[in-house]
Amino acid sequence: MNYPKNDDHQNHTHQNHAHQNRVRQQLADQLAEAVAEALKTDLAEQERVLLVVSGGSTPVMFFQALAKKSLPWERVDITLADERWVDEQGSESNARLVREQLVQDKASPARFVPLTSAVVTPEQGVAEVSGRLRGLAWPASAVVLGMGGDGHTASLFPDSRELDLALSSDEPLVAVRTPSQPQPRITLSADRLHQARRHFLHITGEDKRAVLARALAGDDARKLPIRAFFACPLAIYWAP
Ligand SMILES: O=C1O[C@H](COP(=O)(O)O)[C@@H](O)[C@H](O)[C@H]1O
Repeated sequence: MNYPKNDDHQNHTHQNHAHQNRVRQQLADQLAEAVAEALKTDLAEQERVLLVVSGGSTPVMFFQALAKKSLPWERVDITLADERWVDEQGSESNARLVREQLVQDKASPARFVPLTSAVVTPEQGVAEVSGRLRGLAWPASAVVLGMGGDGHTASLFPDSRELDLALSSDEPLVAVRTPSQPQPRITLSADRLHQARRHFLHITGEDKRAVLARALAGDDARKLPIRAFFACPLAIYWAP
């Protein structure tokens, strides 16, 4: 007697997933369009341009959509807002995600500059990676930020020992240790991220909408670091 109900439930869940995927794909397409336009605008004025992207799970559809855009990708540099200090081949590596999902298709000729190095700790690696970043076309044409459930963005975590430093430093990079995170990390400083010409926030799901609403209702960036970017201004791309 329960079978039809279960079937109904399964169908409903399946439809919800399909709907969620569709709206997230639309969101990714719209964001890819906006970022491609930003890059095109700046490429008309300068020889090379820089795009800063985030890692994590959210950007996959966006990366795939952006990689299909026709642009002079050989004049585009890409780097990350932040990175886990892990092997670049590992599944947790943001660099691996960018190489596998973004520097593909039409975007294959882009130059990707990772934030990791072979040294053991991010503290040891900051100088080397900063040197690598010096050759890029700052300020970035666009920064695409993500946000975690704790309000962190890039690797600006509320519980990080180095949060004050990362929010106030005028150096490009900060090494970060965060009790809530298994690996040490390296992040672009808030100052370096602020300097970009355009800022986008890409988030999905009801949980993140609630975190964003909470963040918008206050102003202490130490509690919810995404707040440090609301005045950029920040174009918010959200889907359920
Ligand atoms: O740890 C990170 O998390 C945020 C959000 O990731 P998501 O998986 O919730 O999309 C990301 O923006 C950041 O670059 C990444 O290192």
